[in-house]
Amino acid sequence: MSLLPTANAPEEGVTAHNSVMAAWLQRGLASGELRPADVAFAHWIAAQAPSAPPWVPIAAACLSRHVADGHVCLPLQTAPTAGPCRRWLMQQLADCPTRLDHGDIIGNGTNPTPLVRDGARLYLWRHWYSEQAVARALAQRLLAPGADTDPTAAARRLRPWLDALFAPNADTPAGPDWQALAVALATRQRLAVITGGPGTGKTTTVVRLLAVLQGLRLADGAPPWRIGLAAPTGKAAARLAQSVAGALAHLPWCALPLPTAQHGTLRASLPTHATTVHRLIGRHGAIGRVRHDADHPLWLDALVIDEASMLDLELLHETLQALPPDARLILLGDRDQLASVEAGAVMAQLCERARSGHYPAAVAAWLHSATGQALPAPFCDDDGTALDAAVVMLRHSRRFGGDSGIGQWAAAVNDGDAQRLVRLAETPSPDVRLLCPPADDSGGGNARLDGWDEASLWEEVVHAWGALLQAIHAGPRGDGGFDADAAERDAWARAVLQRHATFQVLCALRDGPWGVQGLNQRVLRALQRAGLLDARLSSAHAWFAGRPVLVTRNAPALGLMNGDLGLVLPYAPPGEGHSLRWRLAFAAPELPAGVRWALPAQLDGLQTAFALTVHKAQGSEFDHVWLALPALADSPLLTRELLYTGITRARQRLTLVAPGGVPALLQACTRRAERAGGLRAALLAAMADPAAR
Ligand SMILES: Nc1ncnc2c1ncn2[C@@H]1O[C@H](COP(=O)(O)OP(=O)(O)OP(=O)(O)O)[C@@H](O)[C@H]1O
Repeated sequence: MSLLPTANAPEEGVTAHNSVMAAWLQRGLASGELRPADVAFAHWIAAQAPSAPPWVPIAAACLSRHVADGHVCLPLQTAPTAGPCRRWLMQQLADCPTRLDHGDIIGNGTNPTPLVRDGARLYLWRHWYSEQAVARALAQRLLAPGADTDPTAAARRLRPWLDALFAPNADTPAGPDWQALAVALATRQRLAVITGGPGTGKTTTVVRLLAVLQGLRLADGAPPWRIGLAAPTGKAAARLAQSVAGALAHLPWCALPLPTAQHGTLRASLPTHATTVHRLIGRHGAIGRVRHDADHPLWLDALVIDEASMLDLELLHETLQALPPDARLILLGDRDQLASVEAGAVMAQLCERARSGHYPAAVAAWLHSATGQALPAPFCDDDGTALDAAVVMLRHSRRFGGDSGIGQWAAAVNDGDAQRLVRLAETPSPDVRLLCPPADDSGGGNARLDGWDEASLWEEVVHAWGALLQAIHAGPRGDGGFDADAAERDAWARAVLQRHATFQVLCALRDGPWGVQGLNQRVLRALQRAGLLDARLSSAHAWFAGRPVLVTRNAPALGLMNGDLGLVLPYAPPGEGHSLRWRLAFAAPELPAGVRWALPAQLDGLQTAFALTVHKAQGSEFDHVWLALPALADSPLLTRELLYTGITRARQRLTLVAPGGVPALLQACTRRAERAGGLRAALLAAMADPAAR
């Protein structure tokens, strides 16, 4: 079927427009710049406004493509890397973007139209609407009266809490204690954004912040706040609950300026349970109503969202609608990580100026009185905004010391510092191993390619899986049988799941020899060659003891979420002799047994997970990460953010597999995954609007 529209419009001009449009859409399709869905959208737009000039539907097609890549809008400026279709569009609009404004199709947001032009940005209506609504809701939180009503009194009350919680010790880094500054700043208004790399103390800081907020309420004789903890994925929520429990255990309770008799009340007022943002607001599935909205708000006074870099614009919009306007919102995350799967880059936009602070002098002076710390001049800026004063970047990683190879690799990738990366690649490090197989090694077997020994590539993978598979094959009683009682089976499953969670193969792509598909198959072969798996298994997708599986669809009835990792384990039903069945086991620290069991037939869309994409692993960490980059150095998916996110999934050891060598790595570091969006601009505009006050 031809994608070209039939030129049956009555006027000649319209026919000419149609053929120009069709030619450019065809060109966009042929060059791969556009997808069939983008072209179909352009035709739909053209059908709504038959007399519109061709750049209107072409702009719609380019926007549709942009949104599919995670952007919130299409910037109407020339982009050096744009394809021919977009370049032509930009030429048409160069002098005058208003040439796009066309009646009921492209409006300015006053009335609903399919597309909205806002200055030099073109939006789908729903994204423009969400962005504006998020900006207004955040602006109201930033401008609501807070500590600035009586800053001196607020600072005086805070000081003993901060002195107790952040008493200097041998571990305290030189320079400003950003954690203490973050707590102080977050008490000032109803929005706080705390960003920082792995192990910089985001969870520790937020737990201390909540302790201060609740402690001050207790001291006032006010009822404690209802506080919610959430994260964009189930995995991240489980990790948040775990980290919060750890941070609570380390609170210096005895030093707090609160009578000992009130410690129990304070402790009980601090949240320990975390959920997903979807579950919190009552969204099940992508379409349909949510349980909580402005008319049915959440019963919360404060909400903490961890891993906020994975939060997309529309989910944040729904969350802000469900959150009462006077409730606090505290966002935690690493602004340098990959953004959400859906459109938006909320954390990156809010934290754009985080590194250099930009705290106005009055805020710096207040911080001095509240924390006793003088902010160094480079972080002060009299033109700083209320948004700047709500954002803090934590800078000292307690997970990666100065000599940590993982920490150094992560920092060099994040800075895009090619020279430092080359130095690191040449310098052996106890916790980072760099393997550079030939770029054209597609995994033929035991081959030696250009002196490269395939077996050495899989050494660590085989070692990690060897220990795990042995524990699985030994069975619950260690005798190779699987007819144990429930308690023995649970204990065995817990132990093997714990071991499984320590090592993970990650990759950038789904397809290709270095993607999930290829690596799943290659790990299977490596384990078969090592005699650890049955040589007759032809596919990693077959059922076998120890098959790692990834849940790809939520199964709320089973308590399983998209992204959960489990293992296939053998099970001998009582009284059925030696006949074995398969059961799926998932770690569930929240259950007394610590494990959640499911039948294979209960779960749709399971995938084998010897390898996972970095996207899927975001929000999880592993002791040892084996991270494979694609051979195709110019794969546009391989970006600095992806590499940084992959590297920082490793807690103790990192194996970096760079087919083709260091140049591929360097190329990835120069490519940014920046997303177009106007949230920051919309927020600054909303703050300047007196109606927001
Ligand atoms: N001020 C502090 N004093 C002592 N130990 C700290 C401090 N802040 C953080 N830590 C320790 O550093 C480790 C990492 O802290 P935390 O889990 O809060 O960081 P995070 O940024 O939330 O980490 P992640 O990247 O895993 O999300 C923890 O073991 C924590 O106890």
